[in-house]
Amino acid sequence: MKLTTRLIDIEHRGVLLHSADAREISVRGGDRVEVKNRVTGESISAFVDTTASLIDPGVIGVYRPTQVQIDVLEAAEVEVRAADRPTTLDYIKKKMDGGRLTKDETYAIIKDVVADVLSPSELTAYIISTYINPLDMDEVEYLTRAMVDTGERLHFPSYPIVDKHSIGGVPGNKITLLIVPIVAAAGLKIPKTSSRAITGAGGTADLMEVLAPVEFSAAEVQQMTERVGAVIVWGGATNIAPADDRFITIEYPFKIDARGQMLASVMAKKFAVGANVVAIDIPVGEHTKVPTIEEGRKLAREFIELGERLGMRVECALTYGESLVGHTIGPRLEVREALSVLEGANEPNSLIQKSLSIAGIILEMSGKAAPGEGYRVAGEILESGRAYEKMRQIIEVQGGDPDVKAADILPGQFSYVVKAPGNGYVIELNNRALISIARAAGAPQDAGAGIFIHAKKGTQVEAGEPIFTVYADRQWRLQKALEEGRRLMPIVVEGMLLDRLPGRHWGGGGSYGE
Ligand SMILES: O=P(O)(O)OC[C@H]1O[C@H](OP(=O)(O)O)[C@H](O)[C@@H]1O
Ligand SMILES: O=c1cc[nH]c(=O)[nH]1
Repeated sequence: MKLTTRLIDIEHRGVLLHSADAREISVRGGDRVEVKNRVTGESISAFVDTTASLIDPGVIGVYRPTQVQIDVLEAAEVEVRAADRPTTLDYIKKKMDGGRLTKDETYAIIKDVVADVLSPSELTAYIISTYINPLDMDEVEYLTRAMVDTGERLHFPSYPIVDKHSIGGVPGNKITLLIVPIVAAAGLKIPKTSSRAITGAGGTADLMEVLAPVEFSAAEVQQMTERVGAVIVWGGATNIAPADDRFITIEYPFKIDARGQMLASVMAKKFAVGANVVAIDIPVGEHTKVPTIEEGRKLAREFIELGERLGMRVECALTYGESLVGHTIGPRLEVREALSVLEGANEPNSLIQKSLSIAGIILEMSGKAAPGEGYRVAGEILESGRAYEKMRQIIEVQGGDPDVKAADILPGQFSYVVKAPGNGYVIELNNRALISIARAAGAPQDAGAGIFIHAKKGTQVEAGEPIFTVYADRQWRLQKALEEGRRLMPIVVEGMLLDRLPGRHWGGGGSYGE
């Protein structure tokens, strides 16, 4: 059917058809059509929306990404017909049914993901199929290579190129903001790409964005790394392993991180930047992605094996994940804490120890420190101020203000202090619940939103002492966070009253919102 274009400024790879035209070519909303530019002869497939009133019969609304792809102008003539269903849907169905994907099938899926051929529900089906029917090691390798080969790669003239990655899952894990400048200050190159939050309330890219822009092309990442030795950027903007961010967008609302997907996501980013020395942080703890040491060891072996298959030296660190790292959760609060350590603060201990341990592993692996000396050398670099100076260079090269101080970075203006309901020890500090509260407060999109924990697990508190403060950039978000807190009860103080269920005529009282 011939239709006349009307350009519509909507960021979605689709077209808008009048319902009568849609009936005529036998498609419904959500189906695909093939749209052919009659001048260039080029065809693309696009998703269909239908309307009975917004456009007239004979007209096709063309959304912006589709306009760019097919290169049409306003009032041009295009040929439209029902499109074939992508064969990759059969491969996804195979995985949903517990089958094993071949290399060709995996590549076909990832090419469709990157070309935006799959709808969000089809993409979700793929992610969930791998969540329920885990990928084996061959499938993970195919996926990793496909993610790398469908994007750009960095090629540095000399080695080593080092990198680190955390599988996440523990709140407050701001260690990259310390490790990257320490390692770069030792003279190593570390082109660090990170994701935004996946299961948490602030991924490293969300944090770094408080200090400087994080969206760069692959070529810019390479140039900046060559200039100052390091960057901390958002992988989703780089076209390095571009499928990764599409997957993370699907995983984020479910707070899931499918194991095979996670292995491929992490290692594809390392492989694509040309890293040959890699340290992986695997936080282990009850409310994290890896609940037991045994599972942590198994995952570590998988990372190491995948590294061997790709020609990278990988070492994994199983780290303490029972409790948050440092005292803060949420972009601005976390950056303030990390920057204060770079400026010379000698606490929080958990943040400093974890960062120095992993930086030390990288220094030892790359020959910058003798075996067993990495932690000490990393500590010297931090204490000497060289890591802080390097962080200033990284912030500057990415276009931020290198003179920013920790004290300048303020949390959200709305806050609420949750106090101990009685005397005792903090015996429970639930990571997942804290993340849910921080997200309800607006993190990571609202950079000032988050939580400051005053009393971590094991701390002795007296009735009325602050346990944590919730911050938000908007009042209604603070209320939402407090409601979430009342529902989830993230902290238990030994001996405290967990709940009161009042009879019809009595109001109840808790420790939130009093
Ligand atoms: O949201 P959750 O699942 O905790 O983890 C995601 C975070 O963990 C990794 O950190 P890094 O890049 O090693 O600093 C990711 O890149 C991301 O920032
Ligand atoms: O980058 C990351 C980190 C954890 N999990 C992922 O899937 N990707």
